[in-house]
Amino acid sequence: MFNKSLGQHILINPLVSQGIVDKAGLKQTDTVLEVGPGTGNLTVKILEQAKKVIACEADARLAAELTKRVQGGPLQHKLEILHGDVMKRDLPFFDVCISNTPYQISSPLTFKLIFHRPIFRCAVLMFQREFALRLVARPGDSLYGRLSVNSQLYAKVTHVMKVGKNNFKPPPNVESSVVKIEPLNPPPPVDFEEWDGLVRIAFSRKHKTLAANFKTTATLQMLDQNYRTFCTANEMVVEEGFQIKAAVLGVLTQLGYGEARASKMDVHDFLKLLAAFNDARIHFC
Ligand SMILES: C[S@@+](CC[C@H](N)C(=O)[O-])C[C@H]1O[C@@H](n2cnc3c(N)ncnc32)[C@H](O)[C@@H]1O
Repeated sequence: MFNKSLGQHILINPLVSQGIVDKAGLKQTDTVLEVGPGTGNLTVKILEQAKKVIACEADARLAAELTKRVQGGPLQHKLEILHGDVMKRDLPFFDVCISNTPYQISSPLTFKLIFHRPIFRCAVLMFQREFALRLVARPGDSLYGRLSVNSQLYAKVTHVMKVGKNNFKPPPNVESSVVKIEPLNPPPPVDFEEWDGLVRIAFSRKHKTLAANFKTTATLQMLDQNYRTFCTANEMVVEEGFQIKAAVLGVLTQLGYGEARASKMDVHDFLKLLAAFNDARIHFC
């Protein structure tokens, strides 16, 4: 009955559904985007507390089931169902996003939301536990990595509650957790591609020092590609990759990262690092 490839694990515990909705702090004026409403267990709870729910469901059969569930009732006029893959469409305007996320799109969905404009108030999302812990990991944690740095650059990310397998039908193979994502407003003025290029290098060999990661030939080529335009555009004309290397290593040394391990790097130090390339554009507190 349920399609595993679409991550169909229906939330059957109403207390968990209510907990998710409560954490979103909904107002009667809110438009809520729900990704993957399924049979609508979470949807009906959101409908009770919001002005409107726009629910995007990939499975036509479940979309029809949900339509039937609210048909003729008082909540019907508040629900709009978009049939299709959420990753293949532009998102509508919304104040809050709520989703018992299909786990196979956890990462692309998170970043689609984080980059969505205008900025929304918050997203309360169910994820596979390990993914959730990677999102909220802090410098020094074993799970701290590119996902943590990039998501925390753009949003406040909080672990809200653990949810065991038995709260779903059919139960998934892994434990789950609910995370709250509150985008920073305004977002940091960072060119994400350039930023992410740097983060990739920093975490390319997690147990080496950050400086060592920047020193390898392969990563220096990446660095050249990533930073030549950036520096040129900001009138720090760099003709040789060597100069870029010198600049990055110089800043790293100043920051004391010669000795530090990459996994201990704090996101604010990354901002300082980027700021050294472009004082005008990057402000940090
Ligand atoms: C984990 S179930 C959650 C169902 C329901 N919200 C609940 O909590 O019981 C994930 C839902 O997302 C839908 N889905 C999977 N991939 C999707 C996609 N790319 N776009 C939209 N919906 C998707 C599935 O069909 C399924 O209904």
